[in-house]
Amino acid sequence: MLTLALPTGRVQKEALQLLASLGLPTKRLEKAGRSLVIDEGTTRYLLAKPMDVPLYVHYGVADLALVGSDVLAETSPALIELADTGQGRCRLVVAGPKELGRRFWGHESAIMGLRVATKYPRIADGYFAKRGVQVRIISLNGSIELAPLLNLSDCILDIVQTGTTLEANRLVVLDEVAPVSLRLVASRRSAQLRWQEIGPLVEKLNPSRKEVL
Ligand SMILES: Nc1ncnc2c1ncn2[C@@H]1O[C@H](COP(=O)(O)OP(=O)(O)OP(=O)(O)O)[C@@H](O)[C@H]1O
Ligand SMILES: O=P(O)(O)OC[C@H]1O[C@H](OP(=O)(O)OP(=O)(O)O)[C@H](O)[C@@H]1O
Repeated sequence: MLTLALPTGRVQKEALQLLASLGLPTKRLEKAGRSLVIDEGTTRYLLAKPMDVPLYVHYGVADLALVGSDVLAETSPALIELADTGQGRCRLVVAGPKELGRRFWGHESAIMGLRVATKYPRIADGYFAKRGVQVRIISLNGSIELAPLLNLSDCILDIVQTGTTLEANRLVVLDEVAPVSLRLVASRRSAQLRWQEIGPLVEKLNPSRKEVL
């Protein structure tokens, strides 16, 4: 049985459509309800929180996973990225009040100690370290846009898709950090042991990749 870990939440539907387009069974998955393990004959799906998805592959309970590149960048698991599915597209950005723009792009010393609210502390730390700036990271689990509104932070590092949330909270994009999309990943062990089953899926997503690295 091939086991795939999938993220719950907003990309679940796109992930399901993608699996169906790859020819994998999704009949029971479509009606999963509150079930977290769904068996579809030779395929088993595990439904997990997006940030936890890489863990299931890392610990060997799942052979494969669909996971956002934002999550991979934040959690840095030792997994093989087999394909960019092109789904779940959004962007990681630094955003803040428009007035911060001049200071943000001014001399580095002007943003030393900046307070950055985010669900992605490692990515935020890396982004500012690259600019040679030490900042104060405020780790939140959601509704990140609240932080600058309440003066809990100066800016945020978060995901933007349509821009509606930023606009509704009077924030603007200050810098692009990275584009995000849903990736197909596997552990090295699974990719080697189960390549007969995994290979055809990878070829469908990425016809130029025929062998496991
Ligand atoms: N507009 C978007 N906003 C947030 N995440 C998006 C968006 N578009 C695609 N994604 C992908 O979906 C994943 C997050 O999904 P979701 O927002 O449901 O997770 P979550 O907020 O961690 O979970 P929960 O809502 O259950 O707390 C991201 O890791 C990203 O890869
Ligand atoms: O650009 P938009 O299309 O408005 O989407 C971006 C918003 O979506 C995400 O939040 P989500 O809905 O996942 O809720 P959260 O704040 O609980 O993470 C993200 O953190 C932004 O707040």
